[in-house]
Amino acid sequence: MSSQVVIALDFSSKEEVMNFVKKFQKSLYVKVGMELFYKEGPAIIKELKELGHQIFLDLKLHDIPNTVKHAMKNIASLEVDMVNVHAAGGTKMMKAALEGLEEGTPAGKKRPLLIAVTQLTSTSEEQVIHEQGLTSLKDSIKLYAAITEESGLDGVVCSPLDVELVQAAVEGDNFITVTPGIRLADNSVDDQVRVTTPAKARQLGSSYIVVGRSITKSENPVEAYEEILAQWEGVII
Ligand SMILES: O=c1ccn([C@@H]2O[C@H](COP(=O)(O)O)[C@@H](O)[C@H]2O)c(=O)[nH]1
Repeated sequence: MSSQVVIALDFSSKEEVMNFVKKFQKSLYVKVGMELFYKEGPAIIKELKELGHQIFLDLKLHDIPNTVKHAMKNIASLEVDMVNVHAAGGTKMMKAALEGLEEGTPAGKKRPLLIAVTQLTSTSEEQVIHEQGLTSLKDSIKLYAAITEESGLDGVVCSPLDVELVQAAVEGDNFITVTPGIRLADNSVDDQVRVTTPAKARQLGSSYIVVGRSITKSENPVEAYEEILAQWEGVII
């Protein structure tokens, strides 16, 4: 079974990434986001795949349906394991993303999981009300989860603190929750707002956790990863 602990490779060059991943003597599930992809492009995906790592390509597409469909068709050719859009793009856009991904997936290959961001883990209740003009953070997450399922996607990105809310808002039993906003108890929260520990995320029912700085900025990234894995697997509570 693949790892459910995804390491966010928020680095700005291939050199930094390669120095980082070579510290680990095993295949990882890694996340390539905008910072790295906009610098290194599809070549970094190819290199990480050749090293045997699974990849969540986190580009959070949000545009008109036609543009997203064709972008997803191109993304599918990279043969990553997971990709995403913003649920705020709406059902037409999400359905178009899925169509593009299905059309672009090479014959005989597995389509990447397609998930949608509900509310970013850096978003506060106050921001949802005053800057997005919505009634509440929880209501918007419930609505975004429901329309993501209705659009045929595999799951959502949300805070671990929202997992129970998401599962109550959807009908299927296999709807996945991919949850950033993970910190060890003594870590700085940085720009995140809705955070918790790996152990608590597991308890709340996250399908996958996404962890960046708690590992990448640690003095000993391998040790930090192993501690997070142990918490996730219930070895340390
Ligand atoms: O709501 C979201 C969606 C994506 N992210 C991404 O996850 C990592 C988290 O990094 P940390 O260093 O562990 O805070 C980062 O790449 C974000 O782009 C998110 O945090 N929240």
